[in-house]
Amino acid sequence: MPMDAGNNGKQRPQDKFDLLAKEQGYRSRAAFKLLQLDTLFRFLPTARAVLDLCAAPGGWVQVAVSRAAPGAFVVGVDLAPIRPIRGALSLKEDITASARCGAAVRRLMDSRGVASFEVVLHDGVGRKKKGGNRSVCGGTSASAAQEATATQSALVMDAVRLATMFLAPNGTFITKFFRCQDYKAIMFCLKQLFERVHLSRPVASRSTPAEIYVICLRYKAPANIQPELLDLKHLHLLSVDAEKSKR
Ligand SMILES: C[S@@+](CC[C@H](N)C(=O)[O-])C[C@H]1O[C@@H](n2cnc3c(N)ncnc32)[C@H](O)[C@@H]1O
Repeated sequence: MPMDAGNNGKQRPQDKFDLLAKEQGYRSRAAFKLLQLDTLFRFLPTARAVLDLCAAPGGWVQVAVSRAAPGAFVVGVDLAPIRPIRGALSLKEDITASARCGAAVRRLMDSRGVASFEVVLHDGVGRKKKGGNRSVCGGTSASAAQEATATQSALVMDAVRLATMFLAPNGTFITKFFRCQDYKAIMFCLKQLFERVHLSRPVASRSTPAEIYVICLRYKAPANIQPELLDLKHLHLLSVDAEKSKR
């Protein structure tokens, strides 16, 4: 069976989506996840501007260019350089440095006269720290798994922070997520910011790790967002309080 390098650099067997991606010219099998999500929720066809956070090698950017409104402004951001894709722009930035990354995105928007994005996508996988345990994709021990999910949750919150900076009212935010101890806290945050929040697991998702996608529809665009709402520590407390008050 042919093998591919996974996110943690380990060889993993190729499956039908790897082969389909090669056949159809997509840079990653992940492209099929976005195609499936968009087929279910139809957020791309009306989008005039799409921001893809953690976009390399660019499979989701390719899908965004092909499915969004003709001539849409599509921007991919990643720590790694993204080879040019016709119809899209890219930025080499770290989304955890939200002020710097946000300023770079804003400069690009200003240069094209774009005020906001109708869709913000996030398919990031937290990278392991130097000398640390393995990433979320390869963690085996309990402490490795805990460290990996903490990194992943923090990355999701960085993506949410950037989404709140740029999303248009009624916009859509999609993020990858791994079920973990932060699940309720992050869902609490998303439910405050969006009218509808759905979970989906595209068939192109691998079974390990147990990834899931959160589809957040109709951004409420609040005029002020309390910093606590974007802070995981506070979110844990807020979500516990909200559950207590429901009882
Ligand atoms: C699963 S890949 C994304 C695949 C992409 N959706 C596609 O279709 O090709 C995850 C990406 O997250 C990126 N990433 C992880 N941490 C990041 C960070 N702090 N800032 C920007 N990109 C990051 C990695 O470099 C990697 O390219």
